[in-house]
Amino acid sequence: MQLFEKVLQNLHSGILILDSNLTISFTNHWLEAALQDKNPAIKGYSFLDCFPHLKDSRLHAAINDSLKNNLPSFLSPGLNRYPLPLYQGGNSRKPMDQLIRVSPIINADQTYCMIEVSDVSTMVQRELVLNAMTKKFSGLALTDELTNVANRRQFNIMLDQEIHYASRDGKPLSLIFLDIDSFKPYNDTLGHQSGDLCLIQVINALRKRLRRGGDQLARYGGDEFCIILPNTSIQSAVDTAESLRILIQELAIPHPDSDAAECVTISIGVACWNRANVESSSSLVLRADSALYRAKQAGRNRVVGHDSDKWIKPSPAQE
Ligand SMILES: Nc1nc2c(ncn2[C@@H]2O[C@H](COP(=O)(O)OP(=O)(O)OP(=O)(O)O)[C@@H](O)[C@H]2O)c(=O)[nH]1
Repeated sequence: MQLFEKVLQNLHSGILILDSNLTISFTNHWLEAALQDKNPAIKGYSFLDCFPHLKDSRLHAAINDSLKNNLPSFLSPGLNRYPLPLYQGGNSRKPMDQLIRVSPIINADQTYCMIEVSDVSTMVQRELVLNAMTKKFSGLALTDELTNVANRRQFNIMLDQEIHYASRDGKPLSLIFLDIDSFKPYNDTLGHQSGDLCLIQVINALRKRLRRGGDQLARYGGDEFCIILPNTSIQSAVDTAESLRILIQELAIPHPDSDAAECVTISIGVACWNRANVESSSSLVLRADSALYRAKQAGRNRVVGHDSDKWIKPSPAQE
């Protein structure tokens, strides 16, 4: 018995033994050190008087299960991070993440309950850091580095999701494709860095204007961007596109070598998801892109919409 007690005393985990009245009959050195303030006053006292916050807790239920039904249990740190008021090594006031095992001990006709506590703070911290990194990297994998909007991969995911919602809710869904006019000559004349700044300026302006929560802006590639407009009919999307076209023109970013104007302008193609045909996302993208191509062919710095084999122009008030 003495040897058993010696072993428990010197373990690198905490041991606390309760009798059937929930009186603390044993604590080892490790636990006493980790208790800091409470040490050494708990031995011989009621567990619930020492730790009143644990009444009716998961740990309390596990202790009752152990004493009354001889059932062992584990309390994982995921659900119960700091059940006992224990602190990490030395005089640190950092609470300790705990993995707790509760086991019944039957000695002659007496039942005891042994609570074994392991310090898993390092493991939990490492997991938190890994989770944060995973979140960060998955965010990076879905975001365009230059403009900070969703990239094409994220756009594909978002579009499929929005088509699903539009189909479920019976609401229209429109898609805008836009492209900076004569951007190659802009880069060639003013340099690639100025081109980058121009892209950022255009995207920031669009982002500010799109105030509806559900609208989603993404970079499709190069100087081509797209906007998903949930719950928006084709005409309303074409009119929104026209207001965006005017907005970019009014930024008045000088463009010394554009075919369309003396400043930076955009051409825009718009298409609305065809519910009747249960249109695929790739077909919707193709139609928005064809509308954009038509806007370029018609002279740039303009909006063209496509719906059920019809080409759509902005409403007269918008033009
Ligand atoms: N600065 C900069 N340029 C880019 C970036 N991505 C693509 N480009 C350039 O954007 C230009 C896109 O040109 P295009 O869209 O093919 O043609 P365009 O001159 O804009 O002509 P239109 O679209 O017909 O008006 C290319 O010269 C690309 O090199 C980028 O991240 N930064």
